[in-house]
Amino acid sequence: MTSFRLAMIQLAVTASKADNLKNAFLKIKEAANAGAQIVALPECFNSPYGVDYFPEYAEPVPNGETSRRLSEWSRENKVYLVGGSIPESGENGKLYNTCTIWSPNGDLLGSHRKVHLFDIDIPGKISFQESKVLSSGQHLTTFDTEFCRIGVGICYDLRFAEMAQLYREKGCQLLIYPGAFNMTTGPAHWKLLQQARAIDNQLYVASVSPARVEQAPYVAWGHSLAVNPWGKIITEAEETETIVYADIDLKYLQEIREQIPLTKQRRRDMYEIKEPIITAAAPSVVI
Ligand SMILES: NC(=O)CC(=O)C(=O)O
Repeated sequence: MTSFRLAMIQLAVTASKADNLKNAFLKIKEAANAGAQIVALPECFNSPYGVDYFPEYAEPVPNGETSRRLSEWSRENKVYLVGGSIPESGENGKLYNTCTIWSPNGDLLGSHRKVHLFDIDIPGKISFQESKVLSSGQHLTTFDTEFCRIGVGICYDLRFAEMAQLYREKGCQLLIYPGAFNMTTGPAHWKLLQQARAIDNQLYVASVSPARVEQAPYVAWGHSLAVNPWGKIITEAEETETIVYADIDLKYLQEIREQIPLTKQRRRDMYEIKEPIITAAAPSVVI
């Protein structure tokens, strides 16, 4: 099968876990009825996004309530479900920001703990320190479908080109990032980063944000979108709650890779810094 439909659910997340789960359930059904074979939820879809909330909302994976529901919903709707992310209570009291991935039979295919924690400080704009309460994941995550291999990252992971490049080398044709950029970094970088990852690696990239809720403690940018291997945006949400769909065409991806054969042309022998670096001398001036 060379094409399939991906749904990105831009959920309006509230402080009520029960309401968030109910809303996600309804939206997943709607997406499946619209023909989606893979459905993805946003980062932190069952809890507000913030270090003060993670301990209270955290659940074990895969034995917590949210994991059980995600398993049921993927089975009932016969879809692959990329379960956004939730705060996970892990071993030794550690907390993680974790995405679980479910098969159309309801089986757990993988679980990705955010590898790069969101620790930034932009004076007067935004300061956020996930590492105050979260631990970072220690592995990258891919899963296989009958369509293609898919790589998963969470939000800040999108900024690290090396991770996407490894996924490409592992054979991924689509990368999915549940993510919640904000009102400072969203307008500046959200779209560009996805286009960069897509063009560098000649694959599809999709990122799923929560909807923007102005009164939330962390205001998400929204604008869930998908980019094709040419770097073109093929679908993009506004900021409000919605579902956007992307038809992923693997034949087109193959054409791009043949037309511009980057993998064959890569000069791995040139990408290591070997001392000393020879700097060309400035031309001497003859008076
Ligand atoms: N929230 C994140 O993890 C990342 C983000 O907002 C950004 O990189 O900007």
